[in-house]
Amino acid sequence: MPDTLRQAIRDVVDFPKPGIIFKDITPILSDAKLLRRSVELLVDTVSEHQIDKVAGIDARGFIFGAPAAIALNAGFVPIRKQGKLPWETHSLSYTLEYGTNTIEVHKDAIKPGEKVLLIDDLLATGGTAAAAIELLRTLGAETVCASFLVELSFLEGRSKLALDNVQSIITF
Ligand SMILES: O=P(O)(O)OC[C@H]1O[C@H](OP(=O)(O)OP(=O)(O)O)[C@H](O)[C@@H]1O
Ligand SMILES: Nc1ncnc2[nH]cnc12
Repeated sequence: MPDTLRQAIRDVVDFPKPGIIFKDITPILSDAKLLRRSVELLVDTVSEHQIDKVAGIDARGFIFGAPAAIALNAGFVPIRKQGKLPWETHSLSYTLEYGTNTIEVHKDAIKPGEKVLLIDDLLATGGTAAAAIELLRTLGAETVCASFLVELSFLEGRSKLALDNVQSIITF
């Protein structure tokens, strides 16, 4: 199945900037079987008993994070782009493959010591996920695993994540 998923991903050249080959996952999202299997494979990267909360990164991480949380009997925590969360937040700026950004999390989203699975659709340079893990650390959360549908291994993003358990379903 990971091969079928890989074949469904579409390369879009020079998006959103010249020189970037964008991995478009929308063909997976629009196929019922591929979407379901993607979530199942992400859920399989951890055991249900390990996880109190799934944290998903705005925006594509929400697509996989929320159904994974339901499957794991865990809560869901949105890590959002700046200015979207209404209550008190911690925030952090970071660099990603094609720019810079700031992400935020609600200060009361996770209790100290809770075990968290971080989910996003794609790991590229690792800037986004590293910032998310740092935000979760600020809350006192224990990020037990970071799981991605796609990893662009040539960008060596996993070396930026101070985590033993980094999983990806499809690697380019
Ligand atoms: O490993 P990095 O180089 O940091 O890149 C990975 C991030 O880039 C994409 O998000 P993007 O900021 O484009 O937001 P989107 O989900 O709203 O499209 C992707 O969904 C990851 O979150
Ligand atoms: N090449 C890429 N394709 C899709 N999403 C990305 N996020 C960062 N780099 C990306």
